[in-house]
Amino acid sequence: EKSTSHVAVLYSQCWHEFPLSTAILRTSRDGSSELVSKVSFIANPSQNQPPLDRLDNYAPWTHEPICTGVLQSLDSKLCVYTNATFSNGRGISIITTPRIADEFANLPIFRSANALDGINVFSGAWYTEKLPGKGVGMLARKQLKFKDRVTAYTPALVALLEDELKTMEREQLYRVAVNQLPEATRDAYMDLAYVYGEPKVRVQDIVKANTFQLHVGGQNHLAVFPETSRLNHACAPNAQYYLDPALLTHFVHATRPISIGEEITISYTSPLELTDSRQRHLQEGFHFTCSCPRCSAKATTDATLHKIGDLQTALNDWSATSTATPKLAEKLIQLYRTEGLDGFLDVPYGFAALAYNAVGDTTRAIKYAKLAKEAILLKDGPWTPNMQIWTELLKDPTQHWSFRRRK
Ligand SMILES: C[S@@+](CC[C@H](N)C(=O)[O-])C[C@H]1O[C@@H](n2cnc3c(N)ncnc32)[C@H](O)[C@@H]1O
Repeated sequence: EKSTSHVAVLYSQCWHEFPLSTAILRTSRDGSSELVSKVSFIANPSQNQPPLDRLDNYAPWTHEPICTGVLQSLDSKLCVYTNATFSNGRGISIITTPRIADEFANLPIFRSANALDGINVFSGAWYTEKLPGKGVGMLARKQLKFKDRVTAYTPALVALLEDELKTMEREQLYRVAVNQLPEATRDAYMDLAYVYGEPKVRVQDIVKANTFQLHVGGQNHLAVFPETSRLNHACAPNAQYYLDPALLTHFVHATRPISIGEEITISYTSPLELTDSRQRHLQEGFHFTCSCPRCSAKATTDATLHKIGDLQTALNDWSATSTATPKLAEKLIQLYRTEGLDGFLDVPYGFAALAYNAVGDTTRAIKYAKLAKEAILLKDGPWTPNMQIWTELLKDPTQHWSFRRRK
């Protein structure tokens, strides 16, 4: 699941508690001057430690880690790990357990200067602009074609997903993390969109509106990528994204041609869900009502989704009475295309590869397996296990389980 709306757990627990007694925070209109540096519930980490050179002491972190007490649900404390010099001074702050922090620290991106080549640099593909009813959006600065890179950025803030801290405690911890970032990155973070509008919880509110999930050290982490955050949602998006957990990088590529000045969009929720369900997720996760063409034409969209579902069920039938044919698979591809689901074609391409191989047409099976791989690369990245089945089929289609299965 790639939905960006998985932070609900943070808020369902304690959003309305507002245990303000645990924290006295100054508030201001823009939120940035609320940042606090000393946090009451966090033990003073300097106690009993000799005043040694910080850089050497905490490498690769440039700040002394600041920690909570032990959280029962994690059987560990949570600490803020900041590297302010990361990626030419972009900086990064990670809130996680000491064990997982070691895993982060061992990633090549913290050890070798060229591991992030081509990342965190402007691609020349986009600019941002305020759009009616959508806040800021990202638009194409030049004509883009299928597979063109739009963005590739590392996060400013990464935070282990937990539901044990009280809202204001978490806010304090997150604020330490954001405050320790270099000024430009901190400003870019604090300038991002938010959902609730309560300044006292602004840092988490920004997470709520802008988060993606990153799986590191066996745990889900929330990650906020300031530039990438300007991509608005569409149910027939023209771009697709994936996260690379080794590079901690969020990649976005065009999935069909995009004209100069056209808005670049991704999908915040599965575009294969029925319209009411998509709307509910967008409302719960991001507090907006989608008015994209697919949402506006609910009846037609849902009818097409039912057709897609029926075709996929038929193509998944490998019994002796199966009615699946390559023609059905071609029809499925066509439906995805006309529905604007160009970034999700890996599924129908995959069905087509199997359907052709099942009737012994290895030429077309190979063609569609290659297309499926290319689509998966844009959607799930190079490390995905989903790639494996097409790699296997491509090795020798005649040895694949699907070969002549329906002849
Ligand atoms: C990740 S941010 C996207 C950038 C944001 N528009 C901004 O101004 O920074 C998510 C927020 O953008 C807005 N948004 C995104 N897609 C939208 C859409 N299709 N229609 C209306 N608002 C949208 C919602 O307020 C949502 O909470």
